[in-house]
Parts: sequence; structure tokens; C-alpha cells
Amino acid sequence: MRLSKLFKNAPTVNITGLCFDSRKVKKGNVYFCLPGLTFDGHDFIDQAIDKGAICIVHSKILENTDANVIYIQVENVVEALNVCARIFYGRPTDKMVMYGVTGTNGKSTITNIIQAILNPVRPCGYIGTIAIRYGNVNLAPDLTTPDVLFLHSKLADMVRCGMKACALEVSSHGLAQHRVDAISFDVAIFTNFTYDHLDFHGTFENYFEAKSLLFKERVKEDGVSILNIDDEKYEDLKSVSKARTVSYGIKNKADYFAKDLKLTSHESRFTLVYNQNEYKVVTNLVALYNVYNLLAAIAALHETGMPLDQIIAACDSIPQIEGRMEQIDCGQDFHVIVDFAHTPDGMEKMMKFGRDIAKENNLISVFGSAGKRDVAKRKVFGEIAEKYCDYIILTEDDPRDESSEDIARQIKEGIQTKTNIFIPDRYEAIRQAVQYAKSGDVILLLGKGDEVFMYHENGRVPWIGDNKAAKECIEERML
Ligand SMILES: CC(=O)N[C@H]1[C@@H](OP(=O)(O)OP(=O)(O)OC[C@H]2O[C@@H](n3ccc(=O)[nH]c3=O)[C@H](O)[C@@H]2O)O[C@H](CO)[C@@H](O)[C@@H]1O[C@H](C)C(=O)N[C@@H](C)C(=O)N[C@H](CCC(=O)O)C(=O)O
Ligand SMILES: Nc1ncnc2c1ncn2[C@@H]1O[C@H](COP(=O)(O)OP(=O)(O)OP(=O)(O)O)[C@@H](O)[C@H]1O
Repeated sequence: MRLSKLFKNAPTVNITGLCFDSRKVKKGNVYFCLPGLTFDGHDFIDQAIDKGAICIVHSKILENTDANVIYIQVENVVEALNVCARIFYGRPTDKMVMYGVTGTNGKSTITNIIQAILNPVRPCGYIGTIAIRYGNVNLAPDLTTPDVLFLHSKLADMVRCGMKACALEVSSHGLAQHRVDAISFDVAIFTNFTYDHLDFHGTFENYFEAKSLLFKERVKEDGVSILNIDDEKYEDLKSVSKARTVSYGIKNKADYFAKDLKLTSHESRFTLVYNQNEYKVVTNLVALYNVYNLLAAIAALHETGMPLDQIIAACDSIPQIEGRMEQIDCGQDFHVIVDFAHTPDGMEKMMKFGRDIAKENNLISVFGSAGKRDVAKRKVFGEIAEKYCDYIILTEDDPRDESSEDIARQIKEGIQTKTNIFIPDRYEAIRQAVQYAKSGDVILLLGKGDEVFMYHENGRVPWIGDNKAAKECIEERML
């Protein structure tokens, strides 16, 4: 592409790509100097040029320049990067229906439901915590919401592969760091707002402000915002939404309203009330929070033209979402559930569900809390486990360079009476839970979900995955 396609009045030289990391620059690239939390991209201009950058986009006044390099000074480099990414990658989001989902919990679940139901009739890609998935492509992501360049390169590839829609998880980090500024969403979905990520945002206000950007700025004016009416942030988001709003809920009357809920350990049934008509919904998704997730997905799909009957017909066989309420069944006479709960709200919802299905049997939980992340939630996890569980096994969960034992000690501050033990090795912790369980008991393996890696002090190391570990331990017990 010619540089002049990106910047008016720029020379008509050919460029080979865009880059904001000096370490990754390739010959003929344009290097964007981004301000970061740790570094300032302006400090790496020399390295970018050494590696072959032919154009530098900067905002600060530069003291030394190279006569062989083109310098373009802009007021806001992040904004320029977003504009250029969109042009360079051929405006992919103009060619697909874009669904953006934000909120503390439920983003992966809702985006996966949307993809599962829509894909057979309208090819739909997915980008989020679990994967980057479209056509035959299935990649492991580094971030929930990728940086603007990687994101656009994947969106462009989706278009090339025939995708007509994309369901994208939009994290609060992604919004705060302008990773989706070049995208106008047809549908913006809000799940819920509870405690998370205060280590990054500092305050609840900042965290909410970041989330609200999807509705205030990123949804199209002629798009639709789909909001959870039972969440206390509903009115705030409704009042700032650039697009018309549609509500879903269970407690308060909503445009997409669920009543007469019947929830069991293997399915959920409810009556969907829409436009004064009633529809019976049966789904293999379990737990109350998944009724919310399903309602949001139903509303999103229906508002973009899919008939309700067709959507509802697909609800009874949603494919297993990896590591989300994943029931491990090897024929044993106790329940084992792997789940990605890692926020206080997610923990509470999972443990309440576990309690409900365990009834008078034992509820055994295995979990930890991530190192170098939000310290305040550790004691809260202990308090929640104290409320619902009979036995608590504390173990490692991405300790990074903290000690898992110290983290466990902080979780224990919230545990008063319930039997608890610390087993540093996660596999062994799962094994002990499985060995201990009696007929009818429920084991919850929480926090890692589908992840097959663990962050230790030297970075990311492979982890067998809770799912596989559980299967091996159950099989060992059944020998
Ligand atoms: C806290 C956070 O989100 N940090 C992101 C941020 O890093 P940063 O601001 O620290 O960047 P920096 O290191 O100061 O560098 C500034 C600039 O200098 C450049 N640089 C830096 C060094 C160098 O040698 N050369 C160079 O050019 C960098 O490429 C960058 O352009 O910008 C980087 C570039 O886009 C991101 O990779 C990085 O994500 C880090 C890896 C991360 O772990 N983020 C997590 C917390 C995150 O975003 N999580 C969310 C939420 C997930 C959830 O809901 O649980 C997600 O969407 O995944
Ligand atoms: N609507 C919901 N309300 C509360 N908790 C939920 C909801 N949906 C899912 N959860 C809980 O949160 C966990 C993570 O779910 P999911 O991956 O869908 O959320 P997420 O917002 O994508 O989180 P992340 O971006 O960290 O993956 C689930 O395993 C479950 O325990």
C-alpha cells in the first residue's frame, strides 16, 4: 500500500505494514510511537529505524531525525494508528455484522453462543479469551481483546474466509486502551457490572467508565445496545447509549423477559416473553446466570434479523463452551465441574449452583487466586467458599512471582469454620478432591477454565488443564 493512502500529503512510497513495537518492526514498516504504562514508544525510534522502519508517526517534537526516513507528526498517535489500521486492512468491519460484548462476567459465554447459533446460517467468527475462531482457523489468543493491528489483521482474514459476522469480546482494558476505536459495532451487549480489574482501573468509576465507552462511543447510531435490566448499571448505560436500547432480564419486565424458570443440573427451561408473545425455551445450558447469557444472545441475534423460532430451536444443543460450566462425566457417581469463575460474582454464582445440586451431599471446591493481580478479592473468595462449601482445597492459580502459599493464606482469612487445606500442586489438589468425593458430592474446579498454561515466576508454562487432570484422576480412582 502507498503511504499516501494513510496520510494526506505523505509521499507515495510503498509501505509493507504497520507496527507499534520497535522489536517487531520489519523492513518498509510504518512505526507508531505509542504512549504506554511502562514505556514511551518515542524512546524506541532508533531501534525501529535500524530494523527497517521507513516512516515514523509521532506526537512529540523529535531532536534527531534521519534524512532517509519520513516523519509524520500527529496530535494523537493512538488515534492515527486506529485510522490507519482500518484503512490498511481494508475496512473489514464494514463487511461484517459486528457484535461487541462487554461486562464483568459472561462475555466469552455470550459471544460463543452467538457464534454457535449464527454460524450455520451466516458464517460468524469469534475473538475472545477462549480463542480466535473462524472457518477452519482456531488460534490461541494472548489477550481477550487484541491490540488494534492484530485485531484488524484477523478481522480482514475473517472477511477473506467468507465471514459475514463477528462476535468480539470487548474487555475494559481493550476499551480503555483504544483497541477497538476503529470499530463501529452493530450490536453492543452489556452483561453485568461487578468487582474486577481494580488493579488496572484503580476505581469502580474508572472501570465503569471504560465499560460504558462501548455504548457511548463505539456502537453505531443506527445499531442497538442490548442491556441487562436487572443490573444496577442499566439506567446509566441506557442514558448514555448512542444507539436505541433493548433490555433483557428475569426480575424486571424487559423486552426479552424470561419467566417460569425450571433449572436442573443438566438443563434449563423458561418461557421467553417478547412483544407479548410467549415462547418455550429449553437449553442444555445450566445455572441462572446462563439464562441471562442466553437471553442476551437471543436478543442480539433477533435484533439483527434472525427469526425467534429459529434461534430458540438452536438453544437446546449449544456446544460446550470450553472451561465454562464444563461437567466432567466419566461415569463416576459424583459431579465434577470445571469453570472459569475468577471474580467474586462468578465464584458466588458457581458455588451457589454447586450447593443447589449437592443438596445434603458435600460441596468440595478447588481454587486459588492469581498472583500479581487484584489482591483484595482473595479474602472475598474465602468468604464465599465459607458460605457455600463443605471442603475447600486451596491451590495454585497463575501465581506469577508470588508464593501460592501466601496467596492461600490471604484466601484463608475469609474462611472461618470450614475444613480447608493447601495443596501447592494443582494436579495433586484435583486428585485429592476426586479421591475424597463420595457418591452425590459435587467438586468445583475453579479459576482456570479451559486454560492449558500456568503463569509461574519465569512466565507461561504448560498446564495439562483442569478438564484433562480431572478425567485422569477420575479414571485412576475408577481402576
Ligand atoms: C496492562 C495492559 O493492558 N498493558 C498493555 C499495554 O502495555 P503497556 O501500556 O505497558 O505498553 P508498554 O510496555 O509501556 O509500551 C509502550 C509502547 O512502547 C512500545 N515498545 C516497548 C518496548 C520496546 O522495546 N519497544 C517498543 O516499541 C510498545 O510496543 C508500546 O507500543 O499495551 C501493550 C501493547 O498493546 C499490551 O500488550 C499490554 O497488554 C499486556 C500484555 C496485558 O497483559 N494486558 C492484560 C492485562 C489485558 O489487556 N487484559 C484484558 C482483560 C482480560 C480479562 O477480562 O480478564 C484483555 O483484553 O486481555
Ligand atoms: N452472566 C454471568 N453472571 C455472573 N457470572 C457469570 C456470568 N456468565 C459467566 N459467569 C461466570 O464467569 C465465568 C467466566 O465466564 P465468561 O468466560 O463467559 O466471562 P468473561 O466475561 O468472558 O470473562 P473473561 O473475559 O475473563 O473470560 C464463568 O465461568 C462463570 O463462572
